Amino acid sequence: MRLPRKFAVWFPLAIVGAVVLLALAAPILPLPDPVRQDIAHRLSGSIPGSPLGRDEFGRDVLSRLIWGARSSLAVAFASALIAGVVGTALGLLAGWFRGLVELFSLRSMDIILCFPHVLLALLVVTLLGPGIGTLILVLSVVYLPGFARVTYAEVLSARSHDYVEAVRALGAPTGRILLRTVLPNVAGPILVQVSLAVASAVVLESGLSFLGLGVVPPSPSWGLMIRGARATMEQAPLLLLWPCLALTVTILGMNLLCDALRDAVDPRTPAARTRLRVVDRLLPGLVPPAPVRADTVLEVQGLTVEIATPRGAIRPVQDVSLTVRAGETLAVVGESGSGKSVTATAVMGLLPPAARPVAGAAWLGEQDLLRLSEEKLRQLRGGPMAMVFQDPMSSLNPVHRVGDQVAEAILAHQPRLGAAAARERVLELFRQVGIADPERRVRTFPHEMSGGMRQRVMIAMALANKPRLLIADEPTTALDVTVQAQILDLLAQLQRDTGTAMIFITHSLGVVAEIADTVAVMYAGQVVEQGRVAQVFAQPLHPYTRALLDAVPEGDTQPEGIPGVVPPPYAFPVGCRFAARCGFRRPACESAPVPLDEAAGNREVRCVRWRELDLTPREAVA
Ligand SMILES: Nc1ncnc2c1ncn2[C@@H]1O[C@H](COP(=O)(O)OP(=O)(O)OP(=O)(O)O)[C@@H](O)[C@H]1O
Repeated sequence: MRLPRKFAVWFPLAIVGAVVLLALAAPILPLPDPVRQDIAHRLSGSIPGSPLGRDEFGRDVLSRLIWGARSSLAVAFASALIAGVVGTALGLLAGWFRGLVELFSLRSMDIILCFPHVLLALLVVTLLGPGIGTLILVLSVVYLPGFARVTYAEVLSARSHDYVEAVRALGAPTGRILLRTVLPNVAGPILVQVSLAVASAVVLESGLSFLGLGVVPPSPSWGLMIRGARATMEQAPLLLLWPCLALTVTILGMNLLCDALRDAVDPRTPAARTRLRVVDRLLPGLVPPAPVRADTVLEVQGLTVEIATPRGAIRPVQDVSLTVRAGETLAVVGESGSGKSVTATAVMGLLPPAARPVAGAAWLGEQDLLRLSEEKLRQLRGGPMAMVFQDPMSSLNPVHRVGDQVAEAILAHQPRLGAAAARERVLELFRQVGIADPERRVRTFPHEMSGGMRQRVMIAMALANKPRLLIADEPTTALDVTVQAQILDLLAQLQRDTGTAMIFITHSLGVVAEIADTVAVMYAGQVVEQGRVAQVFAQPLHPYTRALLDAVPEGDTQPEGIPGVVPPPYAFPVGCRFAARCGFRRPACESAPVPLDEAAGNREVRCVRWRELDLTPREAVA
């Protein structure tokens, strides 16, 4: 269950806070003695001075409920805390050091897991006698393996990530790596475990007290209250209701609180999962119309993406419009942070949970991708539209053979094809993408292949179901220069053969010249110029395009860098976003948002001064 963001922490915190405060304040509240018996008022309903009535010994129910919270909550929080700290430490050490530490800590946890909880409680109670201390000890031991195992599994996965390797390469001491790098990244599942442990400790305390193994009567606890109420259930059913209600509210509050804390410690998961604004969904008239040209494969119109961040909502992509036609390649180019990947993932319906498209449309034929259900998008992804990512190593599953992965991609969209036909198609695809000896290669694992080969496998996978649209997000960045050239040639040739429309995301205008028909130059979340590649290169209309062209290395000449950096989305200026770095800026550039103007030759440019500037590069003039 997800509460609206602003209530996500406060609502459960208020519930848990109120229960804890009431329990702490029990000694100063004007409550009757919770253990004083008054047989004359046995099982009475609500009477003056006892709004919730009296129990089977005439003791005040409200007073016992509030005093009982002290023992129930003390047991739950103390046992979850002890188990959490010790179990997390064991899991961290076992996952990090492996070897003997792993053997001793995890095997001892396995022994505890083999022991039935009630039997363990009986054993300890027999040795130490019943009481709150004994209960905390038993429950801490019971919850220890859960924390140790969850942390261990998370650490194993975290330690293989590049960010952990990076701090190791910096020479950081192990303790610091564990506490500052690994622990924050595994905190989410541990917090979920805390909520489960507290909730189940409250229930187990009730159960063990109910069996006479926990809190000693006449001291009140919610478990003892349930035990007493059960015997008189038929005469006074409400006596059962109050402790059960207290248990339910506390557990619900605790679960919601831990979920909210988990979201808070992980900045990637703020809960902004809704897709378009309600107004956009209810009033489709506001949606831009579908494209009219028959050869248009994808038309993105006025796409704006919003991301919920701890600093507030940002719009890293604003009013972006792109068109790509059958058999053509549109290059989307711009410096890091200009919004290229966010645009591509919005089109594919693969935005991170915190991001959502808030305006615009993305037409793939007759279908607006921004308004499709997740199931419809799933049917399109890997079918009519496919994507090739930057790093083939992290995109391929390391434990499956590459041939099986490509076959899986085929069968996901053509389940009736059958395994043998899928295998034949894999071999055909491997040949098509230039993988030599495909019969042997299909049986290899990703780590046994070179980067270039892995990227060929990714391309084969993307082409598996003959997509109409292929989005390649910097597919050559992770490869060396010669392999880059081979992959570019391969993509260009495949596109000629299949007629697929392609969006090619890149930093490099050199790559654009080689592969694209049209180009969209993005800067700080906006398209600043677009048109046919030959025209844009010969006569750029935006100073940013010109600066990018000047930054392309040529021969022995040292390219001119662009001074300054792309502004972050939370600091986009009101006017021209490039103004701060532009040698042609005037006060008018910075005063108001700059519209995208149409220029001759089906071109578009977002610059106040484009009509008066001549940005033609010298070599083009020559
Ligand atoms: N999940 C996120 N939370 C917050 N900000 C994000 C998130 N994803 C992207 N951004 C921000 O959106 C902006 C655009 O990011 P994007 O990845 O689209 O840039 P890019 O042009 O593809 O860069 P690169 O070429 O380095 O991949 C950046 O400023 C980035 O910091």
